[in-house]
Amino acid sequence: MKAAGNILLVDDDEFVLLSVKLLLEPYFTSVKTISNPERIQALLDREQFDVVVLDMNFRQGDTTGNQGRFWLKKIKSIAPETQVILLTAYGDIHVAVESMKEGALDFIVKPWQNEKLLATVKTAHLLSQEKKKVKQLKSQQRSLASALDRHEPVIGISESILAIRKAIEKVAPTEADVLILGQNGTGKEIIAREIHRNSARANGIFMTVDVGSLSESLFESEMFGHRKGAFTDAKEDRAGRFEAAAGGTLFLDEIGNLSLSLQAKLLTVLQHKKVTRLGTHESIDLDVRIICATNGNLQAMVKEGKFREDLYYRINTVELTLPPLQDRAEDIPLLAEHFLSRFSHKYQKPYLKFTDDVIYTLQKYRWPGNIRELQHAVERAVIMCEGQQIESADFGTLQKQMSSEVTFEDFNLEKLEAWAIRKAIAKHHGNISHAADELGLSRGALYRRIQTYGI
Ligand SMILES: Nc1ncnc2c1ncn2[C@@H]1O[C@H](COP(=O)(O)OP(=O)(O)OP(=O)(O)O)[C@@H](O)[C@H]1O
Repeated sequence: MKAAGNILLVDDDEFVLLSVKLLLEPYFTSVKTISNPERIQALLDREQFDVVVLDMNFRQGDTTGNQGRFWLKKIKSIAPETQVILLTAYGDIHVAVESMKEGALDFIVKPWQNEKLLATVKTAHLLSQEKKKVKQLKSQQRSLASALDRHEPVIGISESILAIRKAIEKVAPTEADVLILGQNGTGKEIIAREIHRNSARANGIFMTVDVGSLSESLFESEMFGHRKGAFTDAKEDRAGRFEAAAGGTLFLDEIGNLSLSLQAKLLTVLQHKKVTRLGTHESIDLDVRIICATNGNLQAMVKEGKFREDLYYRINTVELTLPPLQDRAEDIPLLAEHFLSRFSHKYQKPYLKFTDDVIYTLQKYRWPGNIRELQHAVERAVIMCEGQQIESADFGTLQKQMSSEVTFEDFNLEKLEAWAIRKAIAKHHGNISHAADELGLSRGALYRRIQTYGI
């Protein structure tokens, strides 16, 4: 069967053209010939060739090979993926060898042996197909990366967010590894994405791995990849995350949950900038930017011997800390409006607005789940709300907590007591005896207070 391939033969000798054409035609779907190299440009502009077999000397008596080199450069500049094989006279071999440095794949000495010429063209054709496939995969990867990249703006006007934005501007264009610290839901991932988007790797993939949730046994195969048969379940060769994110950014979330032995493995990879798939000995160069995040206190963990100091210093070239939402209450109105606009659109209630007191109530609440909790609260309110406006009551049970929430400026003793009772009951999962013990009260005294405060 003929291979789908477009081959071009360029030689001023019609006899050469005819014999090579007859040799190749049974194997390739298209073999074209031209005797005048001046037509190369027009042809390459019109169609793609997998392989060009190019004579080195066109003018009678010219044996310098310079013409061949000239046309080789031309072809490579118009169509870099096209493979060029040079047809050369015996005396030009040194010129042909030089030409390979300029991009020719191989050369064939005239008079040629048919099998050798055929084998060389077949190899060149395969190579060209592979290059085309790689090019196609790369462009697929680029479009996948942009399709997967949910561009969410970083909302906020608080000083801390402005400072983070400034830091992103400085750090994004560099290759520096970044460590992002902050409680759950403070926006660590959104900040990591923003760094990626503003970096030279923006066209590459942004890949998140929750390393904290990977078991010891899974970590290596997931991160480093494996060869078929490396372990029982390895049914086929597989690239690890480090390889899959090549050209892009790898976001390692929950790095503080990594066991000490996995920390050591990660450190080795980061230090040597190489990974080796399980079951192989070949190491692959790392081409990813690493951004790590954790809600833990890594410095304290280092002191306690729970996190390797060398790894800590390896990943924190630049350290960004996201404050809890309650410390940037001035961002709450903007964030709430942002989520309202998103969810009112999603649930087809575009007319929805907050009543004035809602924002005030939202700003008073403590938001232990930070921005993620605020986002869910607004989504729930949009779903539950029946009128044209979202009121505090639409926040359901949350509203009760919001209005009784203690802020740092709030030293009202009754509120503090009610708050402590709620906390103690929650801590002991509703067990009143244990909560009473913790509070230093009798069960009866606790029940009376529960009634008084309507808990
Ligand atoms: N500044 C911000 N502007 C707009 N949306 C934000 C902002 N920060 C966070 N969010 C949104 O809040 C949610 C939680 O953010 P994100 O997942 O980045 O937090 P995280 O700190 O990585 O959380 P976790 O530690 O639980 O993984 C996301 O839906 C994100 O889009």
